[in-house]
Amino acid sequence: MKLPTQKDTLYNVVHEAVGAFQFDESVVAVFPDMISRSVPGYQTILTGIGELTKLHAKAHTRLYDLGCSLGAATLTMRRALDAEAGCSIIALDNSSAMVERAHEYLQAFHSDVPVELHCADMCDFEISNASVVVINFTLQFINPEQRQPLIQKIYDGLVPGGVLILSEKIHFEDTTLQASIEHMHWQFKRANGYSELEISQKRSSLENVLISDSEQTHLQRLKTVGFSSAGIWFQAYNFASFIAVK
Ligand SMILES: Nc1ncnc2c1ncn2[C@@H]1O[C@H](C[S@+](CC[C@H]([NH3+])C(=O)[O-])CC(=O)[O-])[C@@H](O)[C@H]1O
Ligand SMILES: O=C(O)C(=O)Cc1ccccc1
Repeated sequence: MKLPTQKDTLYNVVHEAVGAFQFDESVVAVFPDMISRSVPGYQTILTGIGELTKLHAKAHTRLYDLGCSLGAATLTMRRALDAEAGCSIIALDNSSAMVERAHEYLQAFHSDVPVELHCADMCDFEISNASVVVINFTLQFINPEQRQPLIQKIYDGLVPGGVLILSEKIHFEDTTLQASIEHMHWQFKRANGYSELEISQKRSSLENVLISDSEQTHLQRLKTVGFSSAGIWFQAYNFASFIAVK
């Protein structure tokens, strides 16, 4: 089965007033191209999620992919799991357009590991008996006030020794360092073929939609909810992936 993927040209024409970024049908159609050309380290993080799954998944537990989009992290986790271990994966996203397309992606490859796919808000979803929880670039879209209760709920739903893998766009609290790292990200986008117009319009559309935290805020929050160990296992410019162990 050939899955259609298109080049991201959404911000290539001048928009009189750039609207707030939404995960609608137009984004779904270009999503694999958009995320791989916009997020440095995205593929390496997916590979790492597979390795960390092999290391931390426990028999007869659940693995969660919260904010799964088209299910890229679910696919890597599913490949990493031994079907005999009695694990299941629960993937969810609150964009119905994403979930519809994710169904097609997941069905395109065979596996004996059960996967449940839900259209749901991760803030309202029950998490229990979890050994691995992945939030790959989605906490940044959650209302900042809901972030700590959500991370607390995940901690409570993990089995002892279970892990949270949390990837995020982060910012430096120091404005000089922030300007340098932002420059590196924009250079990455230019090198991947995005024009100044595309970079600037996408930036406007993400304002007040993607609200990043600093590394310190993430680590403090993980510590506050109870994780015994937490740190960054991968970083490319202002995109980092944390691992936290219960
Ligand atoms: N409250 C919410 N509940 C559930 N989903 C949500 C919520 N808010 C936003 N989303 C969903 O979070 C996803 C974020 S993309 C994740 C990439 C994926 N993880 C990947 O590994 O390819 C990252 C990005 O585009 O930068 C979108 O599909 C939203 O619909
Ligand atoms: O494109 C950006 O500037 C980003 O920060 C990453 C991103 C990737 C895909 C959707 C929204 C944000």
